[in-house]
Amino acid sequence: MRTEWIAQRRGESNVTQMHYARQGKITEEMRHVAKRENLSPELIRDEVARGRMIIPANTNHPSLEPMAIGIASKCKVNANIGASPNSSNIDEEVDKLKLAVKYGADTVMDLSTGGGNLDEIRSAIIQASSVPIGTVPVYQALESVHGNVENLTPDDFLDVIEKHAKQGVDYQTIHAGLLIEYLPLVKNRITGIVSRGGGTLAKWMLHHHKQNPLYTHFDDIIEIFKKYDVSFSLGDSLRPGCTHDASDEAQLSELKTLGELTRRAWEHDVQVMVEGPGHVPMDQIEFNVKKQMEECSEAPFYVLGPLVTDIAPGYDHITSAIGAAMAGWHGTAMLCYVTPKEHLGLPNAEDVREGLIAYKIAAHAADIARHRPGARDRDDELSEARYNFDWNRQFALSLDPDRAKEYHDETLPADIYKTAEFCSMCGPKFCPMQTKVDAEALTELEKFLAKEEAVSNA
Ligand SMILES: C[C@H]1O[C@@H](n2cnc3c(N)ncnc32)[C@H](O)[C@@H]1O
Ligand SMILES: Cc1ncc(COP(=O)(O)O)c(N)n1
Ligand code: MET
Ligand code: SF4
Ligand SMILES: [Zn+2]
Repeated sequence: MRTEWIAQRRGESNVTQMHYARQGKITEEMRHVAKRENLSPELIRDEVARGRMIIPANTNHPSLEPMAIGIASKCKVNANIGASPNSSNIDEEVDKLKLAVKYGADTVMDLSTGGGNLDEIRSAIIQASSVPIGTVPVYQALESVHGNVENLTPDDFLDVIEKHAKQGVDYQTIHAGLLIEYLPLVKNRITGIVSRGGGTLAKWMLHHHKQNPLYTHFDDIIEIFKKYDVSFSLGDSLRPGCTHDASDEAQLSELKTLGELTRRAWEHDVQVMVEGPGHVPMDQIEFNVKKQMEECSEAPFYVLGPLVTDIAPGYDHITSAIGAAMAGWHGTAMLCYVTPKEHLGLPNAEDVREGLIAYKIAAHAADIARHRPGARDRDDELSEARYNFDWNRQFALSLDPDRAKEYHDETLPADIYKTAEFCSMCGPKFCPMQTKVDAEALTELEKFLAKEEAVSNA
């Protein structure tokens, strides 16, 4: 759909949505987003110009259907996929992508670290995707030297970044906020560094005793991103890996630097969102969201979870969806899903489904709590269908219709039960929703009550 839109921009030195927005232009992408969000194109343009909303849309990703991430638009959900050296391959990953999109992923990150040729996996995912694709270039840099991080030069990192940009990646996690000065701050933590990209750069700095190359070469990255309109997703290398480590000096120091980098990218009209934790107790979530807005001049926040407790491996889609819902309510723009396999292994297709549904729930709950216009329409429609015992309609309106039908079928499989005025929970004689408090019955009752009152007053 974007082929023609992009063709007009060929040869321009800065093709970012922010660049056009700041010139007062409303691009086709902004118009498309305005329709999807039910907002005016002017509002979209103004939010993008201000940096409070991004439209990740690489000019080399023609199959993309543009979407927006920001506080003015609906809360979004990202699904992480990607092969690892011990598990999965290109076909399985393309299947995961399709499943993620089917269950409502707004963006997808390819976090492959092995399991095949990384360029081919990424290319297959981009081609097959209508949603923005994000990557973490440091992973491929590390893979290219077989895990020997010390062999990498700053140019090696830049080469991978440029390759991903050329291939059509819409946003890249750039761990540029992890300064060498911050490394000693992790001393008192239980889980040290849990960011894979951050850990890689930390090893590089500890070996070379030199500043983070993504920080020293940040302006070079800006120049690459301008040419293709790649958005920054500023990585949080010092995000807490457990509730004990949340909101500590290490995390907040890095956040300050992420704010400075945000404004530096904006000077060149390059779009930015900022990544956040991780593992955070419920009472610190609002603080984390507000602090990010303050430090990063309201650039969209993109959090991983956060998990509100650490004791439920196997169920971390739940521990994290609780935090994600709260983060969304307080103004987080995008929620990165966590699957039941978190901390245990590589998620498979079924985990992708479980993780996504948990996060669609969190994001939607946040939209409702934020009183977004029309946010509850689907809930009200489903509730009406439920009250009217229209089971098929109830399934159709649900986030996971297959699951809803499967569960109903488990006890009442015959077709006739799809209009039955009960389910197997209460059974036909105890279903309270059969008690229709309708207008006619109420009028009768009101008449009766009025008469009673008249009698007692007499
Ligand atoms: C930063 C987050 O990224 C997720 N993550 C990292 N690699 C992969 C992958 N190949 N597939 C899915 N999720 C992944 C983990 O959930 C981690 O917590
Ligand atoms: C929300 C989010 N998603 C993905 C990553 C990248 O992972 P890592 O920092 O471990 O390389 C991140 N930092 N934050
Ligand atoms: N579970 C870790 C976190 O909370 C990530 C593990 S894989 C890099 O960020
Ligand atoms: S999820 Fe597994 S590989 Fe990743 S940091 Fe935790 S233990 Fe290491
Ligand atoms: Zn974790």
